[in-house]
Amino acid sequence: MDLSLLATLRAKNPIVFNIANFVTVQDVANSLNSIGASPIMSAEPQEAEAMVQIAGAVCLNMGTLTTAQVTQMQAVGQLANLHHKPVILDPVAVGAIPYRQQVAQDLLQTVKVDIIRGNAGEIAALAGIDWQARGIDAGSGQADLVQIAQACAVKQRCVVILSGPTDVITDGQQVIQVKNGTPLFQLHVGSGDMLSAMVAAFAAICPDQLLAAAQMACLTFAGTGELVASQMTANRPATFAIELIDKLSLVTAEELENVSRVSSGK
Ligand SMILES: Nc1ncnc2c1ncn2[C@@H]1O[C@H](COP(=O)(O)OP(=O)(O)O)[C@@H](O)[C@H]1O
Ligand SMILES: Cc1ncsc1CCOP(=O)(O)O
Ligand SMILES: [Mg+2]
Repeated sequence: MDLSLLATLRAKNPIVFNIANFVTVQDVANSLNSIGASPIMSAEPQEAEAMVQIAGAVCLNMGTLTTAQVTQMQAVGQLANLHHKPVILDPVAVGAIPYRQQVAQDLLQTVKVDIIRGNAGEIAALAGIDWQARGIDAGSGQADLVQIAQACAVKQRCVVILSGPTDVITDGQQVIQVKNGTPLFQLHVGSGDMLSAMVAAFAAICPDQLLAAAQMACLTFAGTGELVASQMTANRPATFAIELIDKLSLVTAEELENVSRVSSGK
C-alpha cells in the first residue's frame, strides 16, 4: 500500500473530468475538492477535447443517461484514449436495466476503459454472472464476490473494483481486499459515485499503477468514512455525508494506515 499517494495527490491537485449524473453531482465535486483534486463537469461536445486535455483522468458515470450523454461518453472516452488519460467507468444500475447493459457493452467495445467501479450487482452483470441486482443497489446473489470481480476483469480486460462491505480490487489475477467502511455509506445516495471519482483522482497521479491507485482510493474513501462513523453516536445519514466531505480534507496517511484492513494475494 503506497500511502504517499495521498500527499502526491494533494500536491498535484489533478483535474478530474466527470460526466456525472444529476442526482449526486454536487457530492462528487465536493468530495474531489476535499481530498485535494480539482473537479470539472461538462456536457458540451464542443469543449470535450479541451476538457480531456486539461484533465488527468476521466470518470464516466452512467447514473442518469440520455441519448446525447451516451454519445458524449463515447466521444470523451475515445478522446481520453487518444490523449492517454485513464478512463474510469461507473456502470450505475447496469444489472437492473437492460438498456444500460447495452450502453455499457457498446462503451466497452469502443472505449478502452481502464477501471470499472461498481457494486456487486453491477459487476456481476458486466461479468455475465447471474445475480439479482436491485435498482442502484447491489441486490443479492449466490456467487463469490472475488470470483465475480476476477471474471469481470478478465472479460472486460481492465482493473475492476467491486465495492461493498469489502472492496475487491483485481486485474483478473492479483486480488486486493479493502475491508474498511461503515454501513452508513449505504444510507447515503452517491457513496459509490464519490468513490468512482476518487478512483479517477488517484489514477490521474499514477496512470501506470492502476491497482495501486484503486487500492489507495478505496482505503482513503472507506477508511475516512470509518473514521467519521466511529465518532458518531447515532445513524445520521445526512450528517455522515457532510462530515465525510469535511474529513476527506483533513484525513492523514497516518490515520489511514492505523485504520487500514487490507489484504492481497492471487
Ligand atoms: N455495508 C457496508 N459496510 C462498509 N462499507 C460499505 C458498506 N456498503 C458500502 N460500503 C462502502 O461504500 C462505498 C460505496 O460503495 P457501494 O455502496 O458499493 O457503491 P454504490 O453506492 O455504487 O452501490 C465504498 O467505499 C464501500 O466500501
Ligand atoms: C438515485 C440515482 N438514480 C440514478 S443515479 C442515482 C445515484 C446513484 O448513486 P450511487 O450509486 O453512488 O449510490
Ligand atoms: Mg453506484
